[in-house]
Amino acid sequence: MISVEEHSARVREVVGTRPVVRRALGDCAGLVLAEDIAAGVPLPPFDNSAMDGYAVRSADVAGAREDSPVELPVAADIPAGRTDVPALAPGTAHRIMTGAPMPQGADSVVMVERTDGGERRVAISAAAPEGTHVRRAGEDVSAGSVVLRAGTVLGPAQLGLASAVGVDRLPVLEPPRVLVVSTGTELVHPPAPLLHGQIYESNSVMLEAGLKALGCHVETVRSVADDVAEFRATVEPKLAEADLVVTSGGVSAGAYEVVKDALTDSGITFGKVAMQPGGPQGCGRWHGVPVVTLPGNPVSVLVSFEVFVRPALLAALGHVATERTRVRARLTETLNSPKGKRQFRRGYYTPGEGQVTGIVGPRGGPGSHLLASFAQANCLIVLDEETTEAPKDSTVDVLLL
Ligand SMILES: Nc1nc2c(c(=O)[nH]1)N[C@H]1C(S)=C(S)[C@@H](COP(=O)(O)OP(=O)(O)OC[C@H]3O[C@@H](n4cnc5c(N)ncnc54)[C@H](O)[C@@H]3O)O[C@H]1N2
Ligand code: MOO
Repeated sequence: MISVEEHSARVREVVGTRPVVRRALGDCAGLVLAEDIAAGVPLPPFDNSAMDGYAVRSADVAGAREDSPVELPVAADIPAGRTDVPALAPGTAHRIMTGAPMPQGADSVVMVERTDGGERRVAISAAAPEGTHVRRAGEDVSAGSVVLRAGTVLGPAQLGLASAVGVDRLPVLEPPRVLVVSTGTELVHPPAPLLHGQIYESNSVMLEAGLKALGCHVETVRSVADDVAEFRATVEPKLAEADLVVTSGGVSAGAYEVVKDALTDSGITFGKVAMQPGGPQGCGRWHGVPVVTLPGNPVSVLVSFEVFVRPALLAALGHVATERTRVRARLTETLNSPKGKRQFRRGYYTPGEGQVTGIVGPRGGPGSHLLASFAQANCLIVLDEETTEAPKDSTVDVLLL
């Protein structure tokens, strides 16, 4: 039996790291930036108005008051997007909109609410000291400065900034194409009717959802019968199009262990990991393609995905944070765990207020077929290899899902 850490390290090694590709911004959400990005233009690119109103010389409106407005001729109109902005002559105003370039000679903006809104002449009823409502070129970003560092996870703000400084493609770690293969002669897909002895397939649906949430491209073989020749004939032709294969089922100790039987002499190592659920595991390379074989019980498959596949893929994709957030919480009831195995129990975590630790209670028993209770859980409770009983009110480790 190998430890959770040993198998994690093997899976990470097999999954490896992803190459760098340049991608359009629209395809970069959630990916990790591979190189520093410098601004091609300053932000803002030019001095511009922060308000709809009138661009003026501050000296011309210094004496403007509510009860004694200053009246100026309106010499030009500057909507946002105007590129041929005329200079402002002393003693005049230009009507200007938010985001429009400041005319040469103007040094402040009076918002329209402090005026009568005139189009030919405008009565201004408030002073606007130099710089009022003017957004300066470069005050956000200076040209040439690094705006995004390699290693940044690209979310909406980061992608918006890249576009704002004139970038249309970014170097990112490329998401892998993952082939998901569920095995089991008993598997049927809704809405087909079930015969006694058959079950509806769920593992590929879970794996596909988990993988897509990481940005992976997923192709799914929703079920292959427990037949080695059929497994090989179905999966082998698809290997050329896959950067990773994740299988479910067929890896334990029975007579029809299709994945184990098909891949044992093909570069995949099978063994038991000291954890519950998720004991039977395997990984390796098949025709050079990384393969991770997960056990078939639905809870085992999802816990194994959380513990091994997800962190390995996050690392491959350049993420520094590969683990779920780990917190400590007080147990609401006593839990038992097998000696020598790390147990992952589905739980529901409720955060504490202020300095008070949160509380956590199990959802369902430890059985790896109890999927309904997983669907009610928001965390995994981790009981280490030494723990056989975690008493009510003791503090335990919790991974927030
Ligand atoms: N003699 C032993 N038997 C078993 C052992 C063992 O050590 N010795 N380990 C048990 C543990 S622990 C697990 S976990 C399972 C793993 O078995 P397999 O990976 O070979 O999985 P299967 O036998 O194919 O399936 C197990 C279970 O899960 C259901 N299943 C499988 N695939 C799906 C799917 N895609 N969607 C929904 N449900 C699925 C399947 O019908 C079985 O009920 O082995 C134990 N046995
Ligand atoms: O390891 Mo199995 O995954 O306990 O049910």
